[in-house]
Amino acid sequence: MAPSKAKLPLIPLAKDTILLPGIVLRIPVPNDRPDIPALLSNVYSRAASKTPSQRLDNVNVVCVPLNSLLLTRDGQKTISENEHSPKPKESSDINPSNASKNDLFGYGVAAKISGVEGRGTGEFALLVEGVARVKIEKFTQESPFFEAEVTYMHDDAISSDDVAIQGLFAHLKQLSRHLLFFTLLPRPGFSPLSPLLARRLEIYIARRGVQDAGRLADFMANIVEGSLEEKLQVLAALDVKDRIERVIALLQRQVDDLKNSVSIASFTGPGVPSNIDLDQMTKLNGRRTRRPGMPGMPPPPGMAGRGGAPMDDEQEPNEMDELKGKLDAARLTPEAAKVADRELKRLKKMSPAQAEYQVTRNYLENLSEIPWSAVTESHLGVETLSRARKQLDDDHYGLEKVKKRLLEYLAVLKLKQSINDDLNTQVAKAEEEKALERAESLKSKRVVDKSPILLLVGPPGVGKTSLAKSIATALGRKFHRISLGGVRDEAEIRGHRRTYIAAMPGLIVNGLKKVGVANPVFLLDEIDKVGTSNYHGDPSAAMLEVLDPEQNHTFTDHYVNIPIDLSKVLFIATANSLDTIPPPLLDRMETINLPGYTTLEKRHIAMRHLIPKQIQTNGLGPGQVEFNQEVVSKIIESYTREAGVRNLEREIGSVCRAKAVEYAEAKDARHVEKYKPQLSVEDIEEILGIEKYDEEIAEKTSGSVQLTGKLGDVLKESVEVALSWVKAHAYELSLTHDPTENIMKKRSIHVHCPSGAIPKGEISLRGRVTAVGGIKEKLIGALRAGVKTVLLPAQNRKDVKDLPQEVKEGLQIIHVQHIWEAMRYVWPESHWPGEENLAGIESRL
Ligand SMILES: Nc1ncnc2c1ncn2[C@@H]1O[C@H](COP(=O)(O)OP(=O)(O)OP(=O)(O)O)[C@@H](O)[C@H]1O
Repeated sequence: MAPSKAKLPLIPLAKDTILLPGIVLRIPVPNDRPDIPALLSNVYSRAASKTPSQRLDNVNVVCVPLNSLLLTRDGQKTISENEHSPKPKESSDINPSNASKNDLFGYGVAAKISGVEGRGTGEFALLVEGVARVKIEKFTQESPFFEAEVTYMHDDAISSDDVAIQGLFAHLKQLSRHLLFFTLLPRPGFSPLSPLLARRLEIYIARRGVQDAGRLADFMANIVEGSLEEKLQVLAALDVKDRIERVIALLQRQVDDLKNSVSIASFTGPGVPSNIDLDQMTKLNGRRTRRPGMPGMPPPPGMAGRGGAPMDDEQEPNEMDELKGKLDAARLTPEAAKVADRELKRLKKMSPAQAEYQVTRNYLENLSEIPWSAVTESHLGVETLSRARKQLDDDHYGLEKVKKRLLEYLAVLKLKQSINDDLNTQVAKAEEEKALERAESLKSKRVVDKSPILLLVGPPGVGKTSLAKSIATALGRKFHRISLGGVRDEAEIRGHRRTYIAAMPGLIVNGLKKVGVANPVFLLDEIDKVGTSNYHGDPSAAMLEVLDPEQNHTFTDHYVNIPIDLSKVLFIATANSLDTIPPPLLDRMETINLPGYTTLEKRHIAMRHLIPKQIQTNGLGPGQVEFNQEVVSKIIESYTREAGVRNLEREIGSVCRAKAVEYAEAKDARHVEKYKPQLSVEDIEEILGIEKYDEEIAEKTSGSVQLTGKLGDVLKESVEVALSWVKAHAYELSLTHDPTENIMKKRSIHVHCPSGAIPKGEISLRGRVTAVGGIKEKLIGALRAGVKTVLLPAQNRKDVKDLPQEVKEGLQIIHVQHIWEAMRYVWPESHWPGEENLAGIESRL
């Protein structure tokens, strides 16, 4: 990629601080740093003078570390390593507020400002997210803040047959995992990493492919310990291989140190697992914290304890008891209890130094954490429906049809549960009376919940996730979101078999462990993005089993390998489109469409929900920023073009942050009275920059057929069908006088779908107009673009009655059955074949 240049403001970082791409850094802004407030107000006003494409995704500032006297500005050592010359004068008196341009390093990281914290108390802090490495070419200003011309330094693409880099990358990944593993262990003077964070980091590392090698190196360099000079050299390492090598050296050093400090010094090299189960380490961790007197650490999973620290025999029985106690408390199913007993017996016979010992114990710990029978007291009572109605209404504006369907669903659920409750009472009574046969027959009458899984379909940001959350709240159930986007490996859903070292349960069982109850609401997010059959198994087939009420009461995770009952879980799935969902999976679900919102609806949502939410999130108090309707409409129309309200919420957030900074500045300068909470349309232009959207006009190009904008494969096919029809009728359409001529020889067609449209719909090969989806979105778009008349397929008549009033009133809607009919409306003056000729024409096709 060609380097791109920009002129950007710089933030000198505090001494010994460095930011590399990939993480968020908190920069405290003490009162003696006037450069940052000055820079901020400039950033916001600069945004106004840029075109949307120049805004570089809100990349606003460059974070530059202070230089080290041991290095040149481009990272070369100033003194040779062998030279025992005295250390140059420490740069302790340089700090970011008095630094001159020569004190700054030659490379920095372009960052976007992702938040401002702690306003109102005088000092505040900036949150910046490192995005890309830049080289500082030339300073253009030093005061009131630094500004420089910079060049973006993109990593070169990595060739797939570059074996050297593949090897380095694998090593980098492995050491990264090891670092994580060891940072989970408690050490004197260090608090261990939070298990949740560790898990996220592990997933982050696992998902990097070799193309991300440079980014992973940067990311880990942010985390690993190292001197300022070492980190600066990583920042200056433009060559990916060089960078990885440097980071590997740092990681290796820290991992070795950590190994020694947790006294597992003896375990080294090839015995190290490629996948470390952080869950288990979390637990080991917890145990150690509770019993600090326990010497040494058991070897980690899969690591043979060749000379590893011996376990304290005295403690062993306690540990077994503890595990046994946990398993008892978990109220295992009879099947699980049998397995647990067997494994416990095996464990007792093993030496803790055996690799197998940890594997087995880990497994038993997992068994004890699965909620086999624990449930949240369900709120399915008399008042369930009214409470659910209120919850849905409180959290969401509009969406009447969707709410109605969700309530119906809950009503059915409630009905089934009350039948089962009655039966259960009778069963208990029969069992008490020892009438076992009657009990069995009553049991068989229990209603198995075969209600389909709800699938909320709609564009991003229309409220799918938040609807599901409201349902969970209304039912008083725990909520857990499982992100399926990009799941390619069946084992991610179903776990790894235990034969695989450091295996783990899959997403479903982990979700259950996390919520700790058997009846949560699971949101299966982006089910349309789950991969299909490949050499890592078939994740969509695994999902099928999860969602099938016939099978899911005996769901088997490969790791757990004992049937788990998922029938009490309320699954709600979401998808952006139905096109990519495998038909058998789609068949299991009942779709509820969430179409996009009209401008009016968005305004209501913003006023009632998004603005109060953003004001609170950004630490402002009520009355410190006031949006009026005109301002909100401006943001909707000029800065967002989307079916949902996600970007709208984001833009409102940006405005709140800008006002927060303004308020903080006014307060610092003791001019609070000059601060104006009311926003005007001009303020919006000032804060959000020039309008992102005016009109999207299709550009004229030459050539044959051009498809641009947001087009899926389905629409591409539709265009082809339409073109075939036109070609076949070129003569009747008077496009040519010669029926054999190729009409596309001298013509070009450009189909452009504006972003935010739902691409769907077509004519049949015979020219019959078929029904299309997304009528509401299409007509909202048409109204927004100032269209007066629309032609709709006759089969879509039913959709028109559900349209918002403002759309029905603003548009003349004409229904057509055949493309000829449509053309008569579009070009009324031309002479088209009459109805009587249609049959003849069609029969020629
Ligand atoms: N009708 C509505 N009323 C109030 N707030 C809404 C409404 N629709 C969406 N929102 C808000 O918009 C934001 C985005 O919604 P949400 O995250 O639920 O979208 P989503 O459809 O799940 O998107 P994605 O598919 O990208 O996950 C949330 O803050 C949500 O509360």
